[in-house]
Amino acid sequence: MRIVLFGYGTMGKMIDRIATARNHKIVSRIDTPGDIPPFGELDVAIDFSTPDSALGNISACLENGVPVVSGTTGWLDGFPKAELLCRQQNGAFLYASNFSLGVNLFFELNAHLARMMSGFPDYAPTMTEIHHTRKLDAPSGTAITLAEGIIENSTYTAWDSERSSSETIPITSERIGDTPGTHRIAYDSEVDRIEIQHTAHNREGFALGAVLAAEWLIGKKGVFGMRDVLNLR
Ligand SMILES: NC(=O)c1ccc[n+]([C@@H]2O[C@H](COP(=O)([O-])OP(=O)(O)OC[C@H]3O[C@@H](n4cnc5c(N)ncnc54)[C@H](O)[C@@H]3O)[C@@H](O)[C@H]2O)c1
Ligand SMILES: O=C(O)C1=N[C@H](C(=O)O)CCC1
Repeated sequence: MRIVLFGYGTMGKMIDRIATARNHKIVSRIDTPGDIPPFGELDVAIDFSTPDSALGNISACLENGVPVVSGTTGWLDGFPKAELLCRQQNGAFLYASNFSLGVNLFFELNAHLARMMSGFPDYAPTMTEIHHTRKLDAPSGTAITLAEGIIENSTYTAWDSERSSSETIPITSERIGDTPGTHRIAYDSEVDRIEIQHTAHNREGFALGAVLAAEWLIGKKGVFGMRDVLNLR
């Protein structure tokens, strides 16, 4: 595949290495606002940029008929616009808050646990996410997806940085050193705690997942997520 990378920071560089090892060609590396890749020479775009720039990058790809994979977090207010543009352009767009296989399996476990716990109101969920100190957004995109998974499968209706009501899931964000990404969900009662945790040992799983998603997206039309790639439906 001929790939453009939007964002050439920690993730962009790792994706470059993994995509090249899988015999793909990185045609263009965009790391500055306003730079425009040679859209006509591309098969797919991969965006790991910043919360402020993701929607613009994704829109430019869709307007130029280039399928686009995005892993950028912290821009989800703009997601409906990207979704609408993709459908209007009959394009292809794939977003995931987390591309690692382990986290996507963890999403399924979280939904199953939420369903099970919904019958036991003595237990209340809390979430903790830990990332590196360079991270621009909080809570993490992964934590938001996990909270949505609980909301879909319980009587909880919202998430927040604190327990603002009995129907709210509190998310605590910690920023420590170079932590690649840790997510913990705990259900506490008066007498005990049940908890599940995913710990990324490094960022390789995120980068490989994004390349696999880009390979999968070629030839498709519509708006997709990692559940489609991994056939988890
Ligand atoms: N979905 C996942 O699996 C996953 C995994 C890791 C990181 N992320 C997310 O990916 C994003 C990037 O993470 P990172 O650690 O590589 O960050 P980073 O800060 O190392 O890299 C971001 C890069 O984007 C560049 N940039 C700024 N404006 C731009 C623009 N308009 N167009 C293109 N590039 C621009 C910056 O110069 C920077 O080099 C973050 O939102 C992060 O949360 C997602
Ligand atoms: O390093 C980051 O930044 C990460 N961002 C994603 C998120 O916000 O969930 C995925 C994990 C790493």
